[in-house]
Amino acid sequence: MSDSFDVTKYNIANEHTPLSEQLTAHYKKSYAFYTMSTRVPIILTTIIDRLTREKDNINAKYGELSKDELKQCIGEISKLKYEVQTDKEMRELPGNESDQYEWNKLIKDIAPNNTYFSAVWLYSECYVYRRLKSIFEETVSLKDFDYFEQPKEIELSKSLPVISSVIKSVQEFSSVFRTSSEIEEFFCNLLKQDLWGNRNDLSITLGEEIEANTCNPLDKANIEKFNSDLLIDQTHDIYKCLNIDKENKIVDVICDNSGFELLSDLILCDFIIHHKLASKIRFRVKTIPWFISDVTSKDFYYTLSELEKSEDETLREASNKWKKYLENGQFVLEPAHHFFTSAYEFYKMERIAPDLYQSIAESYLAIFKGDLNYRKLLGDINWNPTSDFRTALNNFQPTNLCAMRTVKADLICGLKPGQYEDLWEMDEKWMTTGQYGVIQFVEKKSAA
Ligand SMILES: O=P(O)(O)OC[C@H]1O[C@](O)(CO)[C@@H](O)[C@@H]1O
Repeated sequence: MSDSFDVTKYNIANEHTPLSEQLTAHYKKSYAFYTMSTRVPIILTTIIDRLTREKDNINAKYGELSKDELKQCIGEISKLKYEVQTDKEMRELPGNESDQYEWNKLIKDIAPNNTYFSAVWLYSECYVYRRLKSIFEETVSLKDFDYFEQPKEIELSKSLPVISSVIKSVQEFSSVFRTSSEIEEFFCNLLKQDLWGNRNDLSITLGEEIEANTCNPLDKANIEKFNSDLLIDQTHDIYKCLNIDKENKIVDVICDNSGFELLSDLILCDFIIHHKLASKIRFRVKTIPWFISDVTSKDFYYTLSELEKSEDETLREASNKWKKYLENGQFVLEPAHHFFTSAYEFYKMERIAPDLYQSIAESYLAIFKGDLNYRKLLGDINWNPTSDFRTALNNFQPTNLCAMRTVKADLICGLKPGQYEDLWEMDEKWMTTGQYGVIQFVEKKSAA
């Protein structure tokens, strides 16, 4: 935990988050406290360092005006870091972007708990990323600059060799006739491979490069190794959900990270289309740079163009195929919606973003990827770990829904009695390393 943060001055309780409460950095023994006191300041410092190091390249690309504006931005990021470290109130966002009203309303509505350590962790952590963007929005030359572009691009290029071998495994499987049970088994393994892709998250490494994967997660030995880290496995329920005779099934993927994880999503979705488990996949990405490595529309297209340029024929072919899917509507990159870069829990989607809720309700299955989406699904509440997933969703059920998340934050639901206690005994860091994962599913209840 941070030594520099003065816990007595900021009224921090030396406790764990109580059961059933929303997570907040007010509790010193929580990951929220560690994040706001240590991880966020480190992430902000890393951005400052990178921008300082890269200033000549940035100025060359964004023009003369960007020289002063970049300096200003660096100064503003330092101020933000100071405000976090001294538990200030979250400031209202300036300017007139379309999501500002909701953000500023939230900051007012939660007062007096609108400081970085008193607010719900979901709100304060999301706010930091939204505020970062607003610093660049205030400039003329750097409005569209993605300050996380460089680490995302490095992560992508490092993931390509393994991705190529995963694609080859899938091609080999799909090249001959397969029985329904073989398809089911392979589909479940691909879901798991996609889950483990969620370990590749630059916000958990604090923006530092991720060690490249060298093993194909579909190899038998690796599957077995991963299975022992999978705490909740509802992959077969997901297959059963999709494997029904129904016209025009749409699957929505609420994406998380770029690079390895996005490529794993694309491979899974390709399999779904190929084996006619759905007729359309819609990808939902972020409007702004988010939690370092989250996918934006630009990252999505950049990924395809990098595959296309590759010397590896497998990657080039995959890119061509996925581009054709995009042309013929089997893959759709949905216009990014601001709700995904708001701070709101998902149970508020129907009220705050009814258009998005209705749109997801048109799909047959919505796949929510990653830890942050999981926190939003659970309302960032420290649920009793044996509470069931449906209860934790708090009536958020636009459609059949699944969550795939490696565990990086101290909340969970759906465990068996005793499982939580056993995990603590085995590994006191199990909730924050991303080693463990869950794949949870809940079927939409038909109206009575
Ligand atoms: O990319 P993911 O899986 O959403 O993970 C990012 C999340 O993990 C954390 O590192 C811990 O929850 C957060 O800071 C953030 O919520």
